[in-house]
Amino acid sequence: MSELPLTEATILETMRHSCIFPFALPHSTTSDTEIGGHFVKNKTLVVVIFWSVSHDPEYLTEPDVFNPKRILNDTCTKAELFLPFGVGMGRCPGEILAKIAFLDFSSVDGETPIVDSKYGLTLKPMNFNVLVSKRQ
Ligand code: HEM
Repeated sequence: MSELPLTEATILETMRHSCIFPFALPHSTTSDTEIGGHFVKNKTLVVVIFWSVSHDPEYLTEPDVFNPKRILNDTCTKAELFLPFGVGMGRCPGEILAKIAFLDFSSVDGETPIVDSKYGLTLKPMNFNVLVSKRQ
């Protein structure tokens, strides 16, 4: 077994590469508002496309390349492009629980995890082996 301890930051970066939910649950505005300089009427359906936000070539160099150090190297400014748990009042209430999950994941010697996904309502990982152990 090769040692590949996944810190919270690398777990988050892995999700940035292949977010589980490519888009948020549908939300609605509760008043006339402005988003990114665009006027949005009250009671408008709003859906954030996480995949697009986290793969924007305008802000990220080689957005499709798996680079676990991307966020770590850049004083977290790119973390704003990374919204696996959603954003605002409707964001995931399980975020803290998910981040403190009591499991460690390690790669298997000689195997490279496949970081592509099958597309659907959620992004499903391709089949590959991974070692899971209880966190010490
Ligand atoms: C890696 C783990 C997880 C990821 C990536 C994740 C991601 C998300 C995302 C993207 C949403 C939609 C947010 C939005 O529409 O803006 C969501 C909603 C939600 N998540 Fe999670 N989640 C995770 C784990 C969990 C866990 C562990 C729980 C509960 C223990 C949980 C409970 C919920 C609930 C109840 C909602 C619906 C919230 C609402 O609509 O008010 N999630 N999650």
